[in-house]
Amino acid sequence: MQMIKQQSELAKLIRERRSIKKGYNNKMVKKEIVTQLLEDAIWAPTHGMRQPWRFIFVGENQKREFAKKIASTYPEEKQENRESYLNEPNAILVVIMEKGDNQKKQDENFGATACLIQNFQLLAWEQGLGVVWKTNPHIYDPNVEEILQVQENERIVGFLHMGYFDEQPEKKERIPLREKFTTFHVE
Ligand SMILES: Cc1cc2nc3c(=O)[nH]c(=O)nc-3n(C[C@H](O)[C@H](O)[C@H](O)COP(=O)(O)O)c2cc1C
Repeated sequence: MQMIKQQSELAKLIRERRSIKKGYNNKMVKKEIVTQLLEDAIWAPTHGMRQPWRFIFVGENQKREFAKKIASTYPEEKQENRESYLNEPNAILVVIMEKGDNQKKQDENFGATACLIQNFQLLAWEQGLGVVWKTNPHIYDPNVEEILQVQENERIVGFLHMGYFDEQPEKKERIPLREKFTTFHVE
């Protein structure tokens, strides 16, 4: 049987990447770094070469205004909390996808965009940039779609909160593969 001899750099990167949800430091997440990472991330698989994604970058200088606008779509008693939450990361990347006009295309487009996001997360981790894929209720809110000029045939797949960090979170163990893996047997 052919076995993988040693853990590759890629396998190590996949295992060691963590979602960075808090503890961002003040180092600026530059647009140029994000676009450089995306130049590689867009080599994700994409059915029909549809490449259904597009991005809106919210940098340190736009963040406060952005947070205020998105928070304003929440009921008044939640707005302050949501505004400060959206100000925690140093930058945010809004990932938008084309929906596709049937279920198959919708699934493929979401799948391709998810592959792209994982590429991005891994590449960012390699550079010491923390990312977390956020799917808070606001990404489904028509008012947020309007603010961000998301078109009828598009949806927001996530807000990627980004920032540099000093401490890594603990890893969360995965369910052992043997509990998830079977071999098909013909009776
Ligand atoms: C589709 C998707 C949506 C997610 N949404 C959120 C979210 O809204 N809030 C959050 O804190 N983490 C979110 N995460 C990150 C997960 O919580 C995280 O990946 C998980 O806890 C495992 O941690 P790790 O990424 O550090 O291995 C999301 C991850 C995925 C794949």
